Amino acid sequence: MGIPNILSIAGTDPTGGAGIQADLKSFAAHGGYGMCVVTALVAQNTLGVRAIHAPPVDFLRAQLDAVSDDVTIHAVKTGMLGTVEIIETVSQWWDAAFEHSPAPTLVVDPVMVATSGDRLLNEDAESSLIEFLNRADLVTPNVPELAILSGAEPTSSSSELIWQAERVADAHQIVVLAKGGHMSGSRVADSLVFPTSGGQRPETYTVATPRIETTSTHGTGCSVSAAFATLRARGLSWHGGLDSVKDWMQRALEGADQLDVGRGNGPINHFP
Ligand SMILES: Nc1ncnc2c1ncn2[C@@H]1O[C@H](COP(=O)(O)OP(=O)(O)OP(=O)(O)O)[C@@H](O)[C@H]1O
Ligand SMILES: Cc1ncc(CO)c(N)n1
Repeated sequence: MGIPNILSIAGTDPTGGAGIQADLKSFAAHGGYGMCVVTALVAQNTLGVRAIHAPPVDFLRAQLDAVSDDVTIHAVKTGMLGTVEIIETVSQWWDAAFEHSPAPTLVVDPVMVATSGDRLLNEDAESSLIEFLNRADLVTPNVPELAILSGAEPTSSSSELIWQAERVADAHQIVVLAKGGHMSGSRVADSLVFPTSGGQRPETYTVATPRIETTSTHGTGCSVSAAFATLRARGLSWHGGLDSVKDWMQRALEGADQLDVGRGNGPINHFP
């Protein structure tokens, strides 16, 4: 295969650091052809979210159909889904579009709260998002998101974090990337936790990198899940994917000081 077609279904960030804009840069940085369907227009910057405007769900469906009626999609990454109606629309599209053809790789970034603390998913949509996970290959929660998906409390213990990820992996038969950005310590560890199959669970794979002292962490989560979707579509293994993503993220965080974007949590440098 040549360059794979990767679709982001997510919200926008007009300052370019998170959401769809970050996804498109991350797809390009990892060798994918980026496409996007907008779930919500978000008036936000590096300081916070000001307003959210979601198109009618019929229009969301029209965007999704426009892509899948014409283009072979090799991987999908979902980000901000926002409401029950949006999640149901994406689910119905997915089931119809891939009823008679093999479904693409699906990476779900369970976006709930922005780095600034603003909510991006209605509380009443959490159970719909959990149901949506049954279609996914990979889910990429941070610490608070993993707690909600596993029905537990946010943890500061790495063994508890793995246990929560195991619960989610087994409940949906998917791979979980438990991200450690919100944990303390001099290193940041991300772990791939696999579902039990045939009574056995493949060994958890963890990559830890030195924690970088920076406030430029806006959109790191979006960018990691978009990177993973692209690398899987390009045929990398799970382990190879995590090695590659962590190495790139480290350089993207270090390279952020070449940028001068905003007065809050700035973006990473997608092309370090
Ligand atoms: N200070 C840091 N130094 C090195 N790597 C980091 C740092 N902070 C986050 N990361 C990496 O960035 C990625 C995102 O991790 P995190 O747990 O912060 O996700 P998130 O909360 O979803 O991100 P976002 O800030 O976009 O919401 C992970 O791969 C993590 O290892
Ligand atoms: C649209 C959007 N998606 C995700 C995040 C999380 O970083 C954000 N700030 N905005």
